[in-house]
Amino acid sequence: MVLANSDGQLDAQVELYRNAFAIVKSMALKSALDLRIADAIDHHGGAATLAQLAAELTLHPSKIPCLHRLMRTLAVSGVFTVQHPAVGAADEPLYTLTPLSCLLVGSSNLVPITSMLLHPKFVTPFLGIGKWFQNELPPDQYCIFKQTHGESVWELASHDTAFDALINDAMVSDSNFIVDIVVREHGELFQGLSSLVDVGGGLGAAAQAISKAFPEIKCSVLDLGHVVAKAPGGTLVEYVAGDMFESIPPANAIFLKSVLHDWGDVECIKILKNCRKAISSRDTRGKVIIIDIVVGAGPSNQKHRELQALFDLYIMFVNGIQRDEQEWKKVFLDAGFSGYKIMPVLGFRSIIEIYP
Ligand SMILES: C[S@@+](CC[C@H](N)C(=O)[O-])C[C@H]1O[C@@H](n2cnc3c(N)ncnc32)[C@H](O)[C@@H]1O
Ligand SMILES: O=C1c2ccc(O)cc2O[C@@H](O)[C@@H]1c1ccc(O)cc1
Repeated sequence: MVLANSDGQLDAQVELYRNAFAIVKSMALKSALDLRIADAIDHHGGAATLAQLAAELTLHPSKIPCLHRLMRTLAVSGVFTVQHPAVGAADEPLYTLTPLSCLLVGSSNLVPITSMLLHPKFVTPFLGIGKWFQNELPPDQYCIFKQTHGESVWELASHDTAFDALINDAMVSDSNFIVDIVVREHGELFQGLSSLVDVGGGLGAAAQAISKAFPEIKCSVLDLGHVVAKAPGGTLVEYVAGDMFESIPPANAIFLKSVLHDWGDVECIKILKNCRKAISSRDTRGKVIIIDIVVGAGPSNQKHRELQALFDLYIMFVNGIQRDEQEWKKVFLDAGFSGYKIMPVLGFRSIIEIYP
């Protein structure tokens, strides 16, 4: 007879190992990106056997017998599905795309942002979180990225061209994905605007999508000199090199996507005070549009709550923070804004409008 107590212990061990092996699951996903397995399945019309995948992926012949182990892991993780033939049939199992792996194929895919999240430069700092908690230096002087790499993410990006490109291209893919949804489904945000500045807008993917959907809005991007220097030419978007902590060009609206969550309250208040000046220097009172996480907002299921918590721990690599509504409200009021509206319509992220 099996004792209830050891049943509980054995179930607990399964949970313990599932959490510990989460890194193996992440690395299986990384290998799927590196090998472009989703593209290979897509090339085969959305369904491929192991033999077809092996031929398409240019694997070393000695490794082909191991491919089914990777594909089985990716299938139990929900990256692909596997359809087994009926018992006795001669056919081989077929691997097909899932909604998740559909995001890894096509022109506007999420491969660059996912590859950044799984890049060694971003993964290794998390091996030292425990050590970071014991270090005497305060967070604003000592973040987990600096603990591992000896300099902050911004310092490394300013002199390492390949690392800078990894970040900028990753953020372009994230912006293409989410801003496409914003202009398609929440276009009312931009109605009546004649100018917009995307502050910390990187290579300008968001500004370009907004400019394309609303050609009457004069869109600009403000970012650091070394980023703006790599911006694409030949678009209607104007690129301005500058520092958001110093000043922000005047406009009807300021757009801030994935910027404020990188900074502590003191820095956010400085940025937002400059935004307030920028939208108040015209006849009409403008607004600030923010795309970021509001912890606790959006679908209240376990998966969304877990992702918001994980993202909050993850963003510690830059000393950033994911804020709940009360934390955002304090920052907005301290920066001199009088009102705000949270729209939890972007999955784990929200759109926030703030008004002077
Ligand atoms: C995480 S990225 C977000 C990029 C873009 N908003 C997006 O979501 O795709 C943060 C951006 O802030 C820019 N940035 C950092 N410090 C800045 C500063 N002092 N002034 C202007 N931009 C800055 C970075 O260069 C980078 O492009
Ligand atoms: O890593 C970052 C990230 C990842 C995924 C996403 O959907 C949004 C994100 O926002 C960025 O702010 C964040 C980040 C990336 C690079 C960097 O130098 C600082 C922060």
